[in-house]
Amino acid sequence: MPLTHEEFAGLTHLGSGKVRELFAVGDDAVLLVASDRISAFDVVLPTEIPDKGAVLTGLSLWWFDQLADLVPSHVISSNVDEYPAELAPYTEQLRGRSMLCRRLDMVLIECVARGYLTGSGLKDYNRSGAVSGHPLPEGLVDGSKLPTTIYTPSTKAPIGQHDENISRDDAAGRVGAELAAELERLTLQIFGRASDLAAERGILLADTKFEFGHDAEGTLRLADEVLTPDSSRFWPEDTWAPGSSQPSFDKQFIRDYLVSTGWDKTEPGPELPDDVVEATRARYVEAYERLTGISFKDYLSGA
Ligand SMILES: CCOC(=O)Cn1cc(-c2ncnc(N)c2C#N)cn1
Repeated sequence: MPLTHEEFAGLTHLGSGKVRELFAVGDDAVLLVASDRISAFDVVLPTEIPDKGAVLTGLSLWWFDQLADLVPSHVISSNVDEYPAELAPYTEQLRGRSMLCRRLDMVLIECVARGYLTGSGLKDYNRSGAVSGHPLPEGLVDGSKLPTTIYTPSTKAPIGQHDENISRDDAAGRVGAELAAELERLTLQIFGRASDLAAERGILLADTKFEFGHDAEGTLRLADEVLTPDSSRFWPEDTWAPGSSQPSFDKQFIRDYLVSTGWDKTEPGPELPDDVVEATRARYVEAYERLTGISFKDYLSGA
């Protein structure tokens, strides 16, 4: 099984996601590290995808820049050569795949925007004709474009569990009406900007999840990773066909391979053959280059 955070044994570990690690740096900063691990069907696979962590970090950094006129981010720096001295022993392990960020008081709501119907939203719709309280027209199917983008907040579930969709009123009850309204406004505004930009590049942004937090001055900042294929569903526009599960921009080769093995989707997943690893790496690099217009080689050499 690929390493989780043992390779950073000397750092103060704050938390892990399926494929990412969070460390404390001093009292007022955190380090977000993206690994090359990949999950499929909610299982972290034993084979890593080279450069996946760097692609997703590079994408987040690019999106934070694109969105800076709408909302400040939590990023302090991604230049490992300027990181605090305590990180020096890990410089090369962190290069290109890490972000030094302000330590925020996180808002305990996952801010989800949906432009298309799929996943838990589709289940909600098939059961009730609505998604998180948003009534929708009849006759929608998996992959349908929604009449308007909808905001469907959820609670932050512990790792390995699914976030629970909550109503906008419930969100207001948890964080206060004013902040809940600001989270919704920002989420929809950012999603609109990002989905337009992605669509211009032939990529449909079906849905995404944002996390926010307050800094020491009380400023609300966009946090975590943003608008990556791990935090969002990216679909190639040229294969979009509502009515069945849409091909994932980045994970379809892996999903097809895993289904072909008859794997029962329980831990541990099977190792991936080299051709699937290489094709998946190429898709991540393609996503980075199509969205940013920057060559991934240039990103890595500038990191
Ligand atoms: C690595 C797994 O993902 C998480 O742990 C999500 N998470 C992030 C924080 C956070 N906490 C304080 N300051 C921040 N800037 C952040 C951020 N981002 C907490 N959980």
